[in-house]
Amino acid sequence: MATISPEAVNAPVFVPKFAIAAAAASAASRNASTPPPSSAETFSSTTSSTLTSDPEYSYVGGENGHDKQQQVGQQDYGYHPEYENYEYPVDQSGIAAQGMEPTGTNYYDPNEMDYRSHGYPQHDVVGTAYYNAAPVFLRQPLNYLLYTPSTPPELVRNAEGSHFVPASADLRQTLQKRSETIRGVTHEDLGLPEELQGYHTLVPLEPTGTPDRKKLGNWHSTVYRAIRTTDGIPHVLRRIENYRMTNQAAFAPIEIWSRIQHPSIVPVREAFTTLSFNDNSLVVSYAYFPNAQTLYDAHMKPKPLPTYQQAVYYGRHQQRHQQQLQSQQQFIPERTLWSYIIQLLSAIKKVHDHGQAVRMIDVSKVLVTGKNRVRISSCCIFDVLLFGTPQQDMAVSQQDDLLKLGRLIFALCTNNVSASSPSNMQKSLEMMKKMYSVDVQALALFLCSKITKTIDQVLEMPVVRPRILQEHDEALMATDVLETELLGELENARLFRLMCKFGFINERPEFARDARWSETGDRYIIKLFRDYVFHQVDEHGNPVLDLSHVLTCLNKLDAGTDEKLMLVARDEQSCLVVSYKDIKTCIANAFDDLVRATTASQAGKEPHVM
Ligand SMILES: Nc1ncnc2c1ncn2[C@@H]1O[C@H](COP(=O)(O)OP(=O)(O)OP(=O)(O)O)[C@@H](O)[C@H]1O
Repeated sequence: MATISPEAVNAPVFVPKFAIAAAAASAASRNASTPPPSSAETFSSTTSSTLTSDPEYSYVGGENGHDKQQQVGQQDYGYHPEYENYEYPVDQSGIAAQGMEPTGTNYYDPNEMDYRSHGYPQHDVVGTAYYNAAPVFLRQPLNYLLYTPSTPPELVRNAEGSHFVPASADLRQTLQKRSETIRGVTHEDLGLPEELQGYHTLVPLEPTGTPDRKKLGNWHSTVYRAIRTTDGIPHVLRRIENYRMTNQAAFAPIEIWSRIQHPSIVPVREAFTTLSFNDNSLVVSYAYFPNAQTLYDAHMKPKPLPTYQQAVYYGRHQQRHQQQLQSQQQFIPERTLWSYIIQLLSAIKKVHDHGQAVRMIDVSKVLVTGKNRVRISSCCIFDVLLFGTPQQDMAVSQQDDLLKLGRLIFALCTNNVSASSPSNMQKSLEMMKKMYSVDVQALALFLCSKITKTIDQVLEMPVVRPRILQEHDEALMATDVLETELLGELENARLFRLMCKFGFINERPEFARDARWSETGDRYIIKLFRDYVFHQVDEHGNPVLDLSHVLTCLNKLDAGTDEKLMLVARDEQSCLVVSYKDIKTCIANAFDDLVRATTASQAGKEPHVM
């Protein structure tokens, strides 16, 4: 084996000039666009402990309150005619936003040109117009192309996508957007509490303070996203304003609902009352699904007119594009509709089997959380609000659930929230006939009929049964597809760990005098291998940035193959012929040394070995 001179080791590291310039430029832009630290990171406690005028109650994980006299007003929430005929706000003022340049817009998908990923995931251009002064969200724009490799479709294992899982590239984009949404914060002062019973960084997910806000029963309610302090996980907090709780036993339904786990029900976490909003508020915490949209927002809300960029993009095809948008929003494909129906039926079955009623099956309370996936949100709110009031029989409430599902099907099929009202029924049926099979109609009519029925009878219907099997098959297909996707990610994790080891080992100045880390020691091989993988130059001395070369080398290294390679010193005066197996051993030994040094300095602590 040739020995290598000290000059070779100390030869300067090659750094291409343009790379320095690019790095400097990107650092500058990073500094410019990095948001300042959130004020919410430093909490000031304005919680219950300092506010003693009114008791604050909370329920977490099965605690039952003590008995007190019930003073909750008597309301009947079984059916709300006023809710039924509610005019959903259709704000066309988004037109005014045309031509605005939304930062971080996904320019690669013209249909996605909206503000959805700015921390207000559910509100697009139209939605932001609700705010008097829309909060500004600072974020670093992501270049989605970097995350979505332009691999030819025939080489991608999940190029087409399945019923529940989008194609690989779309799946990655969707997940990126979700994580971007989770990290979005507002730096504007919205007058929200900085800390709320173990949650911080509150961000409203819907317009607040608008005069024509829709009510939840008799109360105004607002939905926030907030981070739970104990685990850093974002949650949804639904706040019921001006709700005075008189008996902590009203939290009993939370315990029951926290045991109901179903893929089509948004899980309930905990509930508490608070004075932090300067009123008596009830807050119920739920799991958060980033970028979830209500069924109304996803399918029924009129789409905003095209933005200036879209108009330019589509040019003379503008009209056709607009027609496409219109038809997209008007008619849900029958397959998707059945998927929603089966998921909701299954959720209802679970709830009824627990002796409860869902009570909230409405286009504004069912969330679309993924491709063809729906979940019922806001469960158990009414159980808490109604606690202590004379209740209607549970069997009647369960009948109501089925009736509400029937109405929801009518609403989705006709794009009209009051499609099932007696005056609209005939027209709705005619519309339905044009677009959907008789099976959909038969089910919707049965659910809306006065015949007494149970969820089991509905699930036994000949129009429903085969669709359950189909749904089951699609769900299994989805797990297969996701397993394949995960396999690819496992590889990434393996290579990432290897890269970390490299980072830990290479160029450690504190070992510069150690013979084993020097150019004559076996560790020198690692440095040369790093150059071989990352610092190759072509015959003209230009850097070679070949990712497949890097991946091939790292995979061979990780496997420790016997294949040999020639490592050349930087001064090209000497070379070494070694196998990947040798290099792997060197890296393992060097890393073990580092681990030992770490554990020696932190005697008693568990080492984190990779
Ligand atoms: N668990 C959740 N995860 C993510 N987003 C949610 C969750 N629950 C609600 N949201 C979002 O919060 C927003 C407000 O929810 P809400 O239930 O109030 O719907 P809404 O359309 O405003 O209905 P309403 O008109 O009755 O207030 C919606 O855009 C919804 O998508």
